[in-house]
Amino acid sequence: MSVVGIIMGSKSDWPTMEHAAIMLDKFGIAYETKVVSAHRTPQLLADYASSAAERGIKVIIAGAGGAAHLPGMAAAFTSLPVLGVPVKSKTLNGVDSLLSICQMPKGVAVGTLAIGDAGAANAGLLAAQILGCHQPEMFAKIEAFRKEQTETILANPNPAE
Ligand SMILES: Nc1c(C(=O)O)ncn1[C@@H]1O[C@H](COP(=O)(O)O)[C@@H](O)[C@H]1O
Repeated sequence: MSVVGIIMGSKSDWPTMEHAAIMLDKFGIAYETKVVSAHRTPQLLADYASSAAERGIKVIIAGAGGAAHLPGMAAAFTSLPVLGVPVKSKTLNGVDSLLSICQMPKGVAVGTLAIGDAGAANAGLLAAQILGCHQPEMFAKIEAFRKEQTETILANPNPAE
């Protein structure tokens, strides 16, 4: 059963949002992926976000570009944690997406990640960390991932090599 929902405003966001899925795969976390748009499919978004908790979803990762209202609107329809990924837009390099996602009004929260692939990967990581708060096995996997990352860097700290 999926515990993370990865949604995005358009199929064109997948090359970015795929990085969230890749990170969840690393931790063996079951997720679902879906194109849902606050602008283009508003009723689908309302239905998706308002039913997510009862379907067993624990965290929603929402990526969108430009006028990126998807994460905020998803958060408006559910009390689950929503992680917002600003997709890099062609015209404004994702600064528009970033500002659209992070400037939420007090009382409705979206955890905003960085623009683009790294932000999507970190959304997957943060989702794993949220789940890990209540799952000792997941917590241990995250600790092992971080340890390995540190050791890889320390094993070859010379940038010219
Ligand atoms: N920002 C949103 C929303 C939304 O926020 O609901 N729906 C689609 N979009 C964004 O429009 C961009 C261009 O979409 P197309 O490539 O389909 O034209 C995408 O980055 C998408 O996330």
